[in-house]
Amino acid sequence: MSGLDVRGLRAGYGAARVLHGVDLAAGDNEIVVLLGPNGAGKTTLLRALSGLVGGRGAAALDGVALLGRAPDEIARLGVAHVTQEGGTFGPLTVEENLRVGAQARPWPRRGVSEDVSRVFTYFPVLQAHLGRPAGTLSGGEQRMLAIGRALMARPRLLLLDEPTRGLAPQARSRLFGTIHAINRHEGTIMIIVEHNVAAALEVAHRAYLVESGRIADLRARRRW
Ligand SMILES: Nc1ncnc2c1ncn2[C@@H]1O[C@H](COP(=O)(O)OP(=O)(O)OP(=O)(O)O)[C@@H](O)[C@H]1O
Repeated sequence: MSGLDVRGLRAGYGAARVLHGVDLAAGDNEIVVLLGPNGAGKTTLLRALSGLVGGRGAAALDGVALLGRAPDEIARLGVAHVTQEGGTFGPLTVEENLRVGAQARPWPRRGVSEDVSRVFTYFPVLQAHLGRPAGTLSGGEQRMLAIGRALMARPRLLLLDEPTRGLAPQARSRLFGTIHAINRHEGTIMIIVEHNVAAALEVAHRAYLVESGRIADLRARRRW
């Protein structure tokens, strides 16, 4: 099957079980939004998909199993994860951060400069700050850089954990507009954790509600 297919995913931290059998699907080029209260397990779900926490059950991207692999191996299978912390390298410049992002793909040396330019078409403000250390950018700019860096890996699946957290409404809708454009032009499947329901549903092809480690397909619910 092409796309992401998750069945009966269980994950947690040590003895603490957080996800209790999650089923989720993301078709080709789809944006999937995860909604739900604090502590529901949304971040843990993304972590399980990128290998940052161990998971049981099944998760496959384009038919290739993800669970049980190390994070770097999952990255090379085309999964990029932008965590809430972002993960940009503060002392490195904007351009250096982007070039580091290319290391996560199988042929890092090909087309790197073209890809840097491509990231700048989505986030022009980054081009304006090309030579600046990432640590001197604003919070919103660092968020854009983190997404840009993830794009450098040419991911098939991009996991975005609260990309608009802390942004003013205007900046939030601009970033969602850019995320939508990336999805349209790159064909990247996206799973986005978001607390602003209205903003999320504007870009989502599918939406799930995560509650206490269980999941409900909101689109299916609406049909009922
Ligand atoms: N590293 C960890 N060690 C132990 N427990 C953790 C760890 N990270 C998260 N948890 C717990 O797992 C549960 C789910 O957390 P998670 O961060 O996945 O929720 P979330 O839905 O993303 O919440 P939020 O919307 O607040 O970010 C919570 O009870 C949390 O305290």
